[in-house]
Amino acid sequence: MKVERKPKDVAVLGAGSWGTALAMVLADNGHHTRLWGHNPVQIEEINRSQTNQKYLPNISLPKLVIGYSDLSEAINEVETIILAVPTKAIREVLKKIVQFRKEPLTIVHVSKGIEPDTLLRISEMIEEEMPLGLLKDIVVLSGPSHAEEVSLRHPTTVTVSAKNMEAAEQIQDLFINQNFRVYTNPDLVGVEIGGALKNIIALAAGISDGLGYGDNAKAALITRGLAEIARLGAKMGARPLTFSGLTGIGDLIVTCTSVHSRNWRAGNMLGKGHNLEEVLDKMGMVVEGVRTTKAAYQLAEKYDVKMPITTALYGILFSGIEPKDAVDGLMKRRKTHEMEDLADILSLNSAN
Ligand SMILES: NC(=O)C1=CN([C@@H]2O[C@H](COP(=O)(O)OP(=O)(O)OC[C@H]3O[C@@H](n4cnc5c(N)ncnc54)[C@H](OP(=O)(O)O)[C@@H]3O)[C@@H](O)[C@H]2O)C=CC1
Ligand SMILES: O=C(CO)COP(=O)(O)O
Repeated sequence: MKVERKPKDVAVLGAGSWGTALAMVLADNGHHTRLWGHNPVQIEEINRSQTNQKYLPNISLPKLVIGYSDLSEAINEVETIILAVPTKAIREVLKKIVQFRKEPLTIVHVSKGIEPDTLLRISEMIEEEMPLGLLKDIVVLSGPSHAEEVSLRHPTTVTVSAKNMEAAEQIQDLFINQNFRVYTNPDLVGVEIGGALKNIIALAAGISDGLGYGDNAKAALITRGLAEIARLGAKMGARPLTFSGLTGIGDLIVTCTSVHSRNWRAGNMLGKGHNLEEVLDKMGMVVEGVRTTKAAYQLAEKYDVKMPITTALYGILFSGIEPKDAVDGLMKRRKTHEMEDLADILSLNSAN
């Protein structure tokens, strides 16, 4: 892969699994990578041992990855920030950036969520928090990409999107290498919605596996899950075709079938009879799908879109419905035509 690039200083905010794996990709590309985390003890360990044992055990970090526990130092004079914290921490970190930063910068967000109640996508949260003069561009990077495999430099593909496609292409160049192939797609809404909503279906697939149901049930969840994601996405302004790409079906496949998926693993424990509190406690890592289920349930009401899997999962997570009863409920829905909404979806955004 021949990409002309000048080494840059780049800040990655969030020293969890994904922030650390992406910092490795940037360092492999020759960039001086400042990995900021809010826990000084963990950052000290990263710099002492050149590993992040809590999130990517036994993986050696390239020398160009340096840990920072001081946010103002980490973002000083960088043009680009990679925001890699869970959705619920995004506003807090943005508020700190605004406090310390005076010159405009590009923010690349890599988180997969939607904010409950405000129902904002992450790029919209960034627009809300950042004063105009501080923001050059917002880019999203998403797709089927477990940190564990990226950190082993296994072949991975992702997509970047932005309102300004020149900015998306610059971020494509920043990350792309022979192990990490980056595509572009101008459909910012579709890319963000696909990445966030697949976590709901992954929780459901984990529950199904935990109940002991087999591959038929999982294939049904993936395909019918995609249908309801596309139905909602189209109403929100996404291009339907995006959901057949990496950030749609691609991420659904990986998250619903991989043992690395935190959402699948959390669902699996729920299906085996553990309660939500116990499951989240045991995971010790972010399970974005839980909050996103609440947001998607609210979005389905707002846009008047049928989302039976999301609704069933909402019942399990927040209303005490037994997983087996939720599955029975899905199977006993009124009979229908598989493609009944396809015409709507295709006509809605064909002009986009
Ligand atoms: N892991 C993956 O393979 C992928 C993850 N993503 C997405 O990336 C985002 C981050 O996920 P991931 O890295 O996996 O999550 P992890 O749970 O692995 O790590 C989260 C990191 O964020 C830190 N954090 C939590 N709250 C705050 C805060 N208020 N301020 C600063 N730092 C904070 C955590 O610190 P502490 O250790 O102190 O809790 C931890 O370092 C999620 O939206 C996820 O969906 C996307 C693609 C792949
Ligand atoms: O988004 C991911 C892979 O593309 C990570 O999914 P999990 O958060 O379920 O591990």
